[in-house]
Amino acid sequence: MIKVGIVGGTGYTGVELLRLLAQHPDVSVETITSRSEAGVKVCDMYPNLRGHYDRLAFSEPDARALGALDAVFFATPHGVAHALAGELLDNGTRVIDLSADFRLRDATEWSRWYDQAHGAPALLGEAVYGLPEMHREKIKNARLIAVPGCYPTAVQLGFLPLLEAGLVDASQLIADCKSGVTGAGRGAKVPSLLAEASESFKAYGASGHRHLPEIRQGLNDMHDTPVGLTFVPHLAPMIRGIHATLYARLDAKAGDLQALFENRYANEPFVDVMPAGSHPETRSVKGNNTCRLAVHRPEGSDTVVVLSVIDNLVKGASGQAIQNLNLMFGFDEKAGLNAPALMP
Ligand SMILES: NC(=O)C1=CN([C@@H]2O[C@H](COP(=O)(O)OP(=O)(O)OC[C@H]3O[C@@H](n4cnc5c(N)ncnc54)[C@H](OP(=O)(O)O)[C@@H]3O)[C@@H](O)[C@H]2O)C=CC1
Ligand SMILES: CC(=O)N[C@@H](CCC(=O)OP(=O)(O)O)C(=O)O
Repeated sequence: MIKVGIVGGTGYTGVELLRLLAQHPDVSVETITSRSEAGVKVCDMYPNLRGHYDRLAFSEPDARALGALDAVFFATPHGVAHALAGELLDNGTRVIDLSADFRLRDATEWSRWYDQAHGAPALLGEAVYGLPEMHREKIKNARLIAVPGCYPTAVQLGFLPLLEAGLVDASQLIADCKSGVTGAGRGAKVPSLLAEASESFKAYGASGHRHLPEIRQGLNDMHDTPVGLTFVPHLAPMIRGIHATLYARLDAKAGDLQALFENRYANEPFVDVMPAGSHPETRSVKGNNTCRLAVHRPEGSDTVVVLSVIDNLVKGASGQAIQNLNLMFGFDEKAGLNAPALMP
């Protein structure tokens, strides 16, 4: 049994970590932090966790207490893990960061997109991008994991087989993506209000979103020439879920795309390639760590359309973070992640 901590336990990804880890046979959550709720019992704030964490209470973040643990998850806004990760690693504690602090390899580019100086550039060299379908072997030996963002997970898994096989024009990829409102976090913001987000649908960040450089970096790792990507996110009136509709122009040599996807993901526990002609729904992955994919070639044309759905809080954040922890500690990769999705 390993001992873990969560920094940022009152947010949506923090409480999702708690929900999933309650079913994990090899993990005990010893510490959970919140500055605003310090002293409050977890099960008083989240009654769904009554009976699972009856003694655990939120505490102020404390580097010494966190440094006594085997692993610490950061479920915090950007910049927080920069300040604490180095000290934890020096104490032998492994760090799994759900924020974007270590996702971009280039500190200057990170500063440009996140509008602040990079707080730990010396750690960038050892941070491993935690997309198991791409980097499983590196994750096993990592001390510091940058958990991929939600949109980046859905988009990269959808394009991966096509780019690895070199079957598309990589210079003109399109990712048209929709997210539920929990993607914006639990903090009060006007666009997340019921009256603003329900019964409506809108794009945002069309001329440049911070996930663009992250997705581009990941896609470049899959292909030998630089990719060109148009990425447009949308806010959908739902609580959880990401739906990515991906478009690419096929090369003449493209053959059986269904078989390509099925073969690439045959041994992946959390990628489900649906039968030809399917249309995956976000609700089919609600609460579950699966990325569900379908591949289409409309009217046999030279355009491939990939449909990719995930739960932004699970495969897009907390579930993927636990998948990484399982790989780092040699546990069953599916431990804590076995429950099927909620439907309807
Ligand atoms: N929501 C999503 O779908 C996804 C989120 N992520 C990323 O995961 C991280 C957490 O997201 P989410 O759960 O939505 O965020 P929330 O805004 O819902 O929660 C943030 C948490 O961090 C704590 N916190 C805030 N500032 C600090 C600080 N300076 N020091 C210590 N703790 C702090 C807050 O508690 P308190 O202020 O009381 O300390 C709170 O518990 C973010 O970086 C987000 O971008 C990644 C993928 C998907
Ligand atoms: C709907 C919404 O606002 N989504 C967030 C992305 C989700 C998120 O938290 O981003 P990370 O995965 O990088 O942490 C946004 O567009 O900024």
